[in-house]
Amino acid sequence: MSAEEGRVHRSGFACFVGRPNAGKSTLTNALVGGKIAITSSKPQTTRHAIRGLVNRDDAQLILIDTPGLHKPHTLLGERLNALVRSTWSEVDTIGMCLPANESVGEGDKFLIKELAQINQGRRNPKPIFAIATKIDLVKPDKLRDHLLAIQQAGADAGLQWQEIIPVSAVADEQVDLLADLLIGTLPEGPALYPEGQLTDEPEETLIAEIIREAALEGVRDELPHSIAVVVDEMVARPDRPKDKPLVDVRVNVYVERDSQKGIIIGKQGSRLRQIGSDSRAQIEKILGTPVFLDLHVKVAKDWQRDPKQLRKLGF
Ligand SMILES: Nc1nc2c(ncn2[C@@H]2O[C@H](COP(=O)(O)OP(=O)(O)OP(=O)(O)O)[C@@H](O)[C@H]2O)c(=O)[nH]1
Repeated sequence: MSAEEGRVHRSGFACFVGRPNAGKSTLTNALVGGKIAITSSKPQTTRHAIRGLVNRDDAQLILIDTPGLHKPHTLLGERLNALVRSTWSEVDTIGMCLPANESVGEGDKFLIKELAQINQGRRNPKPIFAIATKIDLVKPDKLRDHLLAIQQAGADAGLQWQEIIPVSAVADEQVDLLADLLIGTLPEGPALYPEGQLTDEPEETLIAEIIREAALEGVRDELPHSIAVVVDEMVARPDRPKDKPLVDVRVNVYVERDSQKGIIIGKQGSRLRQIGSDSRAQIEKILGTPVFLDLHVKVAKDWQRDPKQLRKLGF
């Protein structure tokens, strides 16, 4: 047997947690090399949005979103919602991001306590890494204090960190090492996604796909192939302050019949609003700015059978 054949392949899910601005998105992007995974086809194993895939010869690491943790009022609320808990229970490994240029605060400690509970009474504890992010921003002695504080906060909460690892996504320090460590905790198994799902597609295609997916949520049986989504235009709103940009994204959602229009729009527009709010966060991640999403539902009669329409809709 060759060395190649004898090598183990690992695959599995990871999520990053941490307070807002802890550097989770930047780290995700650094790990996946700036490429975006199409989120439309979710494997049955997870109900959560895929943020990125790390594809290597020996492994596939799937980074998923942790809904709810972005909002401090959720994080610091009486209890984390069920969705966050179920995310944690589904992933194979967790990384908590603690920015090196800020001290370990009450919010972090609260989160560490919550994380500690995951492993209480578990025979095989889930690996939970502490990731000291943004280390390019601090001097070595400050970093040392930060790492000690992380260690202490873990000990206080009864959480045994798998490792404490300092990284900088911006300076590309130890990002590969982090990938190795995360991957080392994954179970053996084949890639769960075809590599082709990592994409360099134009942003418009990704955005259209995200909205199409959100529009199909819950009505897939009624409207299996009848929805086409076209991004009409994306323009930066003029006269915005430099530090508060806003991009207007105008999108047409095409259905084949009037009756389908009603399904998409929902009672008093409720479904359409839901589609907007479900997809906006992902679109903002792709574009890197806040967006105003302007969704219009239109009927393109029997578009699937009309070559002219199909061309217009990008098929
Ligand atoms: N210098 C430096 N800045 C970083 C690094 N990682 C992230 N940042 C900056 O820190 C800020 C927050 O980073 P994000 O990756 O958006 O943080 P996040 O945890 O995803 O934030 P939320 O989406 O609010 O939860 C951004 O301005 C980043 O540019 C790093 O390694 N070094």
